[in-house]
Amino acid sequence: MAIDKEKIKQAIRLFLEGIGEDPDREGLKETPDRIARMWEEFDRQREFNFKLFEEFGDYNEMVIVKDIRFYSLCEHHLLPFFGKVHIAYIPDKVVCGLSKLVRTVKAFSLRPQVQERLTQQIADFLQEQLNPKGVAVVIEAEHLCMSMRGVMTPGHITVTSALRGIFLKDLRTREEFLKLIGKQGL
Ligand SMILES: Nc1nc2c(ncn2[C@@H]2O[C@H](COP(=O)(O)OP(=O)(O)OP(=O)(O)O)[C@@H](O)[C@H]2O)c(=O)[nH]1
Ligand SMILES: [Zn+2]
Repeated sequence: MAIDKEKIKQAIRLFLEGIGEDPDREGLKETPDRIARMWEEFDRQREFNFKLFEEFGDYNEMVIVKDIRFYSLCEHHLLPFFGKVHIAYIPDKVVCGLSKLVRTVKAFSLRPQVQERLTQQIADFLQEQLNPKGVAVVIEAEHLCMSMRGVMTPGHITVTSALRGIFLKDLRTREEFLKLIGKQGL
């Protein structure tokens, strides 16, 4: 996805006019450029190299990174939805650096999204990169499009999950994951 800063700037200027603002007033005159730079920054944050380590090949227990804070934008209103991602996988001969799990979250969240797709994309990407025995992803989020407008339900939490491999097939593995992230009985 290439970022076209000029298009973003034109669109934001037009948008500001559309909501009855003067895009040339002091506080707003740099806003189109700021927003274009912000998307350029999102674009940079999405890029990374997924590196594998084989030297921990004998570790075949569950790896969990929980409470990964994330921010995304709902594709319907372009308002933020944000919360926590919990990721687990059971390696099969290779592991990745823990930060790569967080970078995976950023890679898929910094774009117009829906929570379900974000959850699945993280799980599928990790399954593909690590080829592990299984992957589990749970996301808990508040959607500002439901909090500050529309149904106006601040504080709600939407929970989504994507299970792959052994997490799907084996109830005990799934329960261990839920217990370790503190979501047993979910
Ligand atoms: N499934 C899903 N829905 C989402 C997500 N983010 C926002 N939505 C919903 O997307 C829907 C868009 O519905 P529309 O009826 O087209 O839009 P709207 O008229 O602005 O909807 P209201 O929010 O009910 O006023 C809303 O129900 C939102 O709550 C998401 O991540 N997943
Ligand atoms: Zn929305």
